[in-house]
Amino acid sequence: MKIKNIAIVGLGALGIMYANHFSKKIGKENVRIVVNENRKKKYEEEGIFANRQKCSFYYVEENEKTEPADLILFCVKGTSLQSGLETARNQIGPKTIIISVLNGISSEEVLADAFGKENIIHCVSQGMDAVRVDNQLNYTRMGELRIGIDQLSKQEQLEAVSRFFDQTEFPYTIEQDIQHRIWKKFMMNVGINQVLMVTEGSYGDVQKEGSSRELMIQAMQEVMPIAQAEGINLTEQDLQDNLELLETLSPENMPSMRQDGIAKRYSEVELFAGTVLAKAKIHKIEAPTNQSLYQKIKEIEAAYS
Ligand SMILES: NC(=O)C1=CN([C@@H]2O[C@H](COP(=O)(O)OP(=O)(O)OC[C@H]3O[C@@H](n4cnc5c(N)ncnc54)[C@H](OP(=O)(O)O)[C@@H]3O)[C@@H](O)[C@H]2O)C=CC1
Ligand SMILES: CC(C)(CO)C(=O)C(=O)O
Repeated sequence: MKIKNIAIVGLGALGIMYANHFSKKIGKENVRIVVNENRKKKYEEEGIFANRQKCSFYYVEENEKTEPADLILFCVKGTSLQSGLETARNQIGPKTIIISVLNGISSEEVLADAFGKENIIHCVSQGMDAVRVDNQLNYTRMGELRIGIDQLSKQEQLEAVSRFFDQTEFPYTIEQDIQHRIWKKFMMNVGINQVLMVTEGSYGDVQKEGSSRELMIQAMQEVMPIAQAEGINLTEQDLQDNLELLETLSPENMPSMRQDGIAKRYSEVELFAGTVLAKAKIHKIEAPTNQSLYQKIKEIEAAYS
C-alpha cells in the first residue's frame, strides 16, 4: 500500500498548513482540496495565504466523481463535521485511509459510523501556533501529528501513513497508546481553549500565575476523574506535561477557540465542556468549572449579531 495522493476537507488554520506542505512535497495535483462550488469560487477569487505567501492549490468539487483518494485528512471544526462527511463522500473508497485532526475525543467515532472503522488511523494534532484570520494563515511552529491504531489489524495502514510522512518530511510520532494521548490533549483544550475564549486572552495570560491560569488548571483537573472512569489513566503528570507544552507557545498567540470568538464563529464548546458534562453525568462526577465555562461560552455565542 503506497500513498500517492491525498484529499483535504477543511481549508482553515490546519488545512492550509497541511495542504501547503504536501502540495510542495508531492505536487499540488496530488493534493485535492475538496470543496463545494461557493468555497471554490471564494478561495480562487480571494486567494489563500500562508505566512504572507500566496498558496497554489488544486480544488476538487465535492460532487465530482473521482478515483478515491489514498489518504484523506479531515481538518474541519467539530461544528462542521457533519457537512464535512458529505463533502468527503466521493473521495472515500474501500482502501482510503482516514485521519481526523479535529480536537476532542469523538471525531473518529463519527467518522467510523459514516465510513467504517477499518481504515481510520487515530490522530492528535499538537504543538502548532497557527493563527488564521479569513484567508491569511500565520504560523512559526507547524507542530506534529501524533498517530496510532486502536487495533492491530490496522498496522499496514499505519505503516503506509508512516512511510508517506517520512517521504514528505512531515512531522509525526507514532503513539503506542493513542487513546491516552487523545485524552491528554482533550484535557489541555478543555482548559486553554475555553478559558481564553471566555477571558478574551492569549497564551501569555495563562503562562503566568493568576486567575486565568487557575481557572484553566481547575477545568483540566475535572477531566482526570472522568478519564479514569472511562478507563484512561490520565494523571497529574499529564497535566504538568500539558503545562510545559503550553510554555512553548508564543505568548501573543491564541487557541483556535479564541480565534472563533474573535471571528464570532460558533465554537467547539460541545466537543469540550459539552462532552465533559455529558460524561460527568454518566459517571456521577461533579464538574462545576466546566459547567460555568459552558454557560459563559453559550452566553458569548448567543450575543453574536
Ligand atoms: N487552529 C489550531 O491551531 C488547531 C486546531 N485544532 C483542531 O483542528 C480542527 C480544525 O481547526 P482549524 O483549522 O482551526 O479550523 P478553521 O475554522 O480555521 O477551519 C475549518 C475550515 O473548514 C471549512 N469547512 C467547513 N465545512 C466544510 C465542508 N463541508 N467542506 C469543506 N470545507 C469546510 C471552513 O470553511 P468556512 O469558513 O467556509 O466554513 C474552514 O475554512 C478543529 O477541531 C480544531 O480544534 C487542533 C490543533 C490546533
Ligand atoms: C493546543 C492548542 C491550544 C494549540 O495547538 C489547540 O489545540 C487549539 O488551538 O485548538
